[in-house]
Amino acid sequence: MGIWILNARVVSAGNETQAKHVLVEGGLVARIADADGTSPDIGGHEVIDAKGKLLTPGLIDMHVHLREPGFEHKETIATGTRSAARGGFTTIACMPNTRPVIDTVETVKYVLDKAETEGVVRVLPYGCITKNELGRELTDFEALKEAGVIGYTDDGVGVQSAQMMKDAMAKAASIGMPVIAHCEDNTLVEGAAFSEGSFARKHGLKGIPNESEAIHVGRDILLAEATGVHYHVCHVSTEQSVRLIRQAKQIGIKVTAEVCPHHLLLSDEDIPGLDANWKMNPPLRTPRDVQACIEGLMDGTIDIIVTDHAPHSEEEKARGVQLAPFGIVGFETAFPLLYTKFVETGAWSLEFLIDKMTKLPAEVFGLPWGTITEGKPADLTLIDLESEKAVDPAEFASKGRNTPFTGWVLKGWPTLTMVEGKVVWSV
Ligand SMILES: NC(=O)N[C@@H](CC(=O)O)C(=O)O
Ligand SMILES: [Zn+2]
Ligand SMILES: [Zn+2]
Repeated sequence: MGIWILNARVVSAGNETQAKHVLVEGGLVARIADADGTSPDIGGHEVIDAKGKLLTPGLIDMHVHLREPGFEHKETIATGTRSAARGGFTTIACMPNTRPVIDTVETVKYVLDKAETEGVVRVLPYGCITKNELGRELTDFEALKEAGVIGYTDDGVGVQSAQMMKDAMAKAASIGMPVIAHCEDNTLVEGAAFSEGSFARKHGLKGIPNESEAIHVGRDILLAEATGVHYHVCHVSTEQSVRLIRQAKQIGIKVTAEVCPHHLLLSDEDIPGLDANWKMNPPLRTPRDVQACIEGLMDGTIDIIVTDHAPHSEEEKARGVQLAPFGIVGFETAFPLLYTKFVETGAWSLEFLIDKMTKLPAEVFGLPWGTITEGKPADLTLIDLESEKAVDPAEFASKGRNTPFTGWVLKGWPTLTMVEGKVVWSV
């Protein structure tokens, strides 16, 4: 028995949508029919009446932290995947900065097993570039690939040695795998919590300069050119990084990039005070950087949107801005934030936003999801574009409540998430 999703609206082009009935059967999209006021033959199938809500391909998030194993007080695969489902995500790629880090076949297997038994959405793990993310010795790339990782990254820290990064890229290129980089030169950061800008100046704090990110982006672009690897830049946040990536793409270097909602919506000038819910890495930069990230996304320099969902406990975030860990949660606010602030305002089309969170991440990483196509897996999300609701962290399925968006009144809330034909969450 399958499920008919009746009277959904599917984006056709720009802001245009078409009314469709979609039959899901055997985990696949079996039929997409025009909903011209008529009802299809339901047969013995179940029915979900979408009542005109938007039906999108399940959202894909290529940069998330599920914290398991080792930091289960922050998040688990069970809670993190439920949070993802509430945010409309059906496929998520988890970062390896767990404890132990994901640098062995055993840990990859552990994560995949947990995801299978306790998770509700598809989880794709990354493996570390270096053992323990210490930057000293490469992991066994072939073995990790064999175990099921989709790429290599030391997210959480930058790979400080250029030679180590070059070796990693050469190795990854030789087996057709991408290198995903958290770009940060430690010598330029040294303990700062916020970016170099008006907020840090006002509070007499040492700032994180833009170059700490962009120096790695520039270095790695040259190394990607030399090695031919697919190089993907994590959480781009500076004007300089956008410029370097734009130039690299122009001359045909295989570089792709991602940006987070918070770097598109907030600058350091918005930080209300010394509150660790506004502390994340990379930090909120200047309004000029925010503008550059938006332009980079719009002209295709930045390929995709990711959340960098980074839950931490309330106790950890209450340690004061200097000691609190970097990171904010992202799953359950991403789509409503971007829909309300960019699509409703007319800056972007609905198609543009959805592509950046579905089709394009799939294309960048060569994944088979991200579209609504007959015969393809039924990863689908229903979204209510009408109802307004304020962000309330108490409602999150995530263990993390660490968000700077509390109280923001938004539209575009997901109401149902389906993975391979199975409803994994609905309101
Ligand atoms: N983004 C963050 O502020 N924090 C991430 C690490 C990372 O993505 O670099 C985390 O693991 O908490
Ligand atoms: Zn990072
Ligand atoms: Zn991250």
